Amino acid sequence: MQDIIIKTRNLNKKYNDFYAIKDFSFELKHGEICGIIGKNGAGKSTFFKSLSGQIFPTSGEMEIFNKTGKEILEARKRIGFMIEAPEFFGDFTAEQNLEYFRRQKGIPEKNIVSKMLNIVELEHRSKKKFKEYSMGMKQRLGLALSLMNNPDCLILDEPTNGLDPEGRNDIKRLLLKLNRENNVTIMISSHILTEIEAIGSRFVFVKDGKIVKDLSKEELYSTSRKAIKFKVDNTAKATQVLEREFTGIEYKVLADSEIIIYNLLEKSPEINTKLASNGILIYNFTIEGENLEEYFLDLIGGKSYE
Ligand SMILES: Nc1ncnc2c1ncn2[C@@H]1O[C@H](COP(=O)(O)OP(=O)(O)OP(=O)(O)O)[C@@H](O)[C@H]1O
Repeated sequence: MQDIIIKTRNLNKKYNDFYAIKDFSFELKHGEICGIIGKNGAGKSTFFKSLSGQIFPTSGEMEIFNKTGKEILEARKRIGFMIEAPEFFGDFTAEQNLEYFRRQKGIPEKNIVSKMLNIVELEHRSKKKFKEYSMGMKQRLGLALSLMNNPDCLILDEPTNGLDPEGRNDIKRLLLKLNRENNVTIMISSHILTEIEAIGSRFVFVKDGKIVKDLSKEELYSTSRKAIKFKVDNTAKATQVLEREFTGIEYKVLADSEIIIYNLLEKSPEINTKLASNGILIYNFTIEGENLEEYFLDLIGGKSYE
């Protein structure tokens, strides 16, 4: 059986009559990289802050490493949290900042600072002042701080926010390395879905404070909707043929003369033949699953096809 790192049952956080999270029942299993996906205000940070102890849930149950009640305080130390941008000192170097937090956290091992800077690949920039750091370097230093306790689990709220593609890739690579080589379980929230798709093993979709879907990567790919996609030489003519020949067809014309058909998958050979027999040139006729971004937009953007 897989170890459960975090377990919540009907967790609620209410502000007056408003539920920031409602009936959150969730399990984080050892070894996972779990993506928490939701729009602004969906409740991701509220959930993370409830786990970190920054806020108190209104009701519900919570277990961390199988501990409840007061024992949670100790169990929490096995988790590295990065929830809001850490308050580093601008005039301190990376090394001085981490040294400050090492003392504050009472970590006796002095070389932990250089070890952490190494992991997040800031060792060559460790003498530079924090205020002179790029956004990506600041995020990496934040990650170094959350790793200082040698945690078994990392909980990161939008760690790639505001980063350029290179910075996002750096964080992604680091997280994968920590997960694979150091066995660190990771829970991460982000708006950048395609990134979670690349590294996540499980996806939890949150809408208006509720978990609306919780599924593994395999389940995601097998349940997400399939569609027919191809490119034509003449979209106007192609759509005329499609509408005339296939009643009830659901399609969209994409950029670059591509057409995507969301239903009638079983008729794909006929569609292909009909278009060709009407003199339309077809390129790259494929059947493909939606990626996570499309799935997410359908799920929380109002459309539903379950
Ligand atoms: N202290 C508070 N008082 C009242 N409402 C709050 C408070 N904190 C959060 N909320 C509300 O709870 C809801 C969930 O907020 P939360 O910060 O968890 O969302 P989020 O999914 O993390 O969004 P974002 O991606 O923007 O951080 C929002 O509607 C927010 O306005």
